[in-house]
Amino acid sequence: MLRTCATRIKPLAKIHFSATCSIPITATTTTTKTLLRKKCTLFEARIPASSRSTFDVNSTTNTINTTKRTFFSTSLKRRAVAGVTEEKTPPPPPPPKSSRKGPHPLALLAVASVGVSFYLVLVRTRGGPGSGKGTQSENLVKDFGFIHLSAGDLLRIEKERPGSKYGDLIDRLMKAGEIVPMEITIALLEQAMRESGGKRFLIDGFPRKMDQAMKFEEDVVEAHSILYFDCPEEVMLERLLNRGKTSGRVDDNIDSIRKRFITFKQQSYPVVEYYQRQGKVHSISCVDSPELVYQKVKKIFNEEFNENK
Ligand SMILES: Nc1ncnc2c1ncn2[C@@H]1O[C@H](COP(=O)(O)OP(=O)(O)OP(=O)(O)O)[C@@H](O)[C@H]1O
Ligand SMILES: O=c1ccn([C@@H]2O[C@H](COP(=O)(O)O)[C@@H](O)[C@H]2O)c(=O)[nH]1
Repeated sequence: MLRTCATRIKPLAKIHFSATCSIPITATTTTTKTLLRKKCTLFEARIPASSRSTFDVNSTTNTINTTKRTFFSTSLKRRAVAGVTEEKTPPPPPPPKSSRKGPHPLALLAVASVGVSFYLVLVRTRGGPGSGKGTQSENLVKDFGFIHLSAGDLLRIEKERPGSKYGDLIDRLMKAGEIVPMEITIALLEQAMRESGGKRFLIDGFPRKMDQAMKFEEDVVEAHSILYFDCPEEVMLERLLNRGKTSGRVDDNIDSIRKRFITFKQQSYPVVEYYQRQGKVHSISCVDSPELVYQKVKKIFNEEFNENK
């Protein structure tokens, strides 16, 4: 049975239910693997021009400055300026939210954009490395019109970007199976979300750590749902070694994979537990074929995103 929960962000201002619009898809990075133009029913809200993030990931003096952003939720107005190297201790997880009967509020929080109307629905996928997050995300993009953003892909592009001051750091941390400082990843995600002009995002492989989860929820948007792909390590290992024959990824080798598994257990799984306490996680076993796994995923999405219920 699906569990649902109330979000703490209240959609405010000029919301038009069941407004039909097409997602304007402008693939600004190659990470948005399969961006398809699709019709979908969404909520709309007018975002003031002032709600623009000042962070520019291409800048050589990156600082995440969230002070100029305007949010709809008063609970999200207390924002600090965070330096890119600053690692704050995440606050303790909030108490579990009570289960809610009835439909999800599909509208969450709008992220930065100038003079553009949009509202955002966010779904995130979690699962161990090689569990099949990317594979299933592509299916969901096709059938549900989500914009797929992979945190790992964004980091790989940033790593290769000429002039990136984070390239070496990202490369080293990826090989070590460790997690890149959240400010870098969140800035990349936020930029990709803004540039896509989209409204519904499937964020793949994120958040990897509690601090990322808290910061992203506070500064960008609260997750609507989490898909957790549950897969035994030996299955993931086999898939990743197989993928490594052709992927060219610096971390698809036995040493990096082992380290990634350790990082996942120690740092990423607590994030899954955090969202489980909020009733937002759909856990899916991924040992079956991609087609069978997708049948399960699709069923969940049909129920979760049936906007008429
Ligand atoms: N259900 C499945 N059965 C068999 N192979 C699969 C299945 N799902 C994905 N694969 C294969 O396993 C490999 C890893 O899948 P995928 O890249 O989707 O995983 P991922 O969770 O996104 O990995 P990562 O977190 O490392 O990016 C790929 O080569 C993919 O083709
Ligand atoms: O939020 C994130 C996501 C990823 N990383 C780093 O990238 C690699 C690969 O990620 P995939 O999702 O498997 O493509 C991961 O092992 C981390 O090193 C990150 O730091 N933060």
